[in-house]
Amino acid sequence: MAGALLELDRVTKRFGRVVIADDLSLAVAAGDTVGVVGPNGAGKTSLFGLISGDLAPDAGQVVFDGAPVTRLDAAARCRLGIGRTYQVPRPFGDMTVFENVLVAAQQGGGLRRRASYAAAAWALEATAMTRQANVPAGRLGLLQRKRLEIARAVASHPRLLLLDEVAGGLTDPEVAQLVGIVRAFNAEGMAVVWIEHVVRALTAVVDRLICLAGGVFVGDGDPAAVLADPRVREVFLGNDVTRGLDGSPHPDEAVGSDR
Ligand SMILES: Nc1ncnc2c1ncn2[C@@H]1O[C@H](COP(=O)(O)OP(=O)(O)OP(=O)(O)O)[C@@H](O)[C@H]1O
Repeated sequence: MAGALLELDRVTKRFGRVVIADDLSLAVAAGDTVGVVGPNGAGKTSLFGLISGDLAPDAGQVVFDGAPVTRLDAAARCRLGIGRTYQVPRPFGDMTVFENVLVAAQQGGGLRRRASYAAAAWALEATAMTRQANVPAGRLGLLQRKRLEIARAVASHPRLLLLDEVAGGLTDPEVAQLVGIVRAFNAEGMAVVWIEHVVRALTAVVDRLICLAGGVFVGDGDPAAVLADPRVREVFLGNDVTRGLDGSPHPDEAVGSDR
């Protein structure tokens, strides 16, 4: 796709005999909002690894802003403008919230002292975490840990924000706040690709939904159409995610509910 911000060009990745990306091609334009769903173990997080540079593909190319980044590591891709959250946040527990975000701005974003302080302050404000700035990260509850994870991902002012299951375990009002935060980043021009089992959170934000299963995309397009697609519903059969597709809570939403 001409002018795409992110392109995967025939990317393949195997773990032993498991093919988690099978000749996948994908284009995301600047400012796009894309949701990613799929059964457990479908390879969604691995897809993020291939985009962020945490995983190297066995074949194919990853192109960001028109330049191949396939051989660049995660730190280099972060500096180019790819920010991501991790499904299991691992903040530095003894460091304060502000220090955690500052490290992300400096190490991830490559920002120098003054710019990094401004970026960290902005990221905390944007994620409604300013009041927790001086709290040790290890003392945060689930909602605040998720927000800190997002603050760390945006501290480098990415052009592409990859969110990996940031809504799981949150209450409805907390999900609504999170949706507002993600929309605001998109309104500032960040493209958002969001893996989420909490489908009602996704559909409140994304214009496009992709379903990944068996290493291939079985659905890609208008969210309502993808969710209604018999092929998409088929891949969820026997996996309670169908409940999530209907808008009711998915069992995985309980994951991490250690608030
Ligand atoms: N580094 C790795 N080495 C070997 N196998 C891996 C590795 N990372 C992931 N896998 C396997 O690849 C498959 C896809 O995992 P992945 O975490 O990408 O799926 P997912 O769709 O994000 O799952 P979930 O919805 O449960 O988070 C799984 O079978 C997983 O066990």
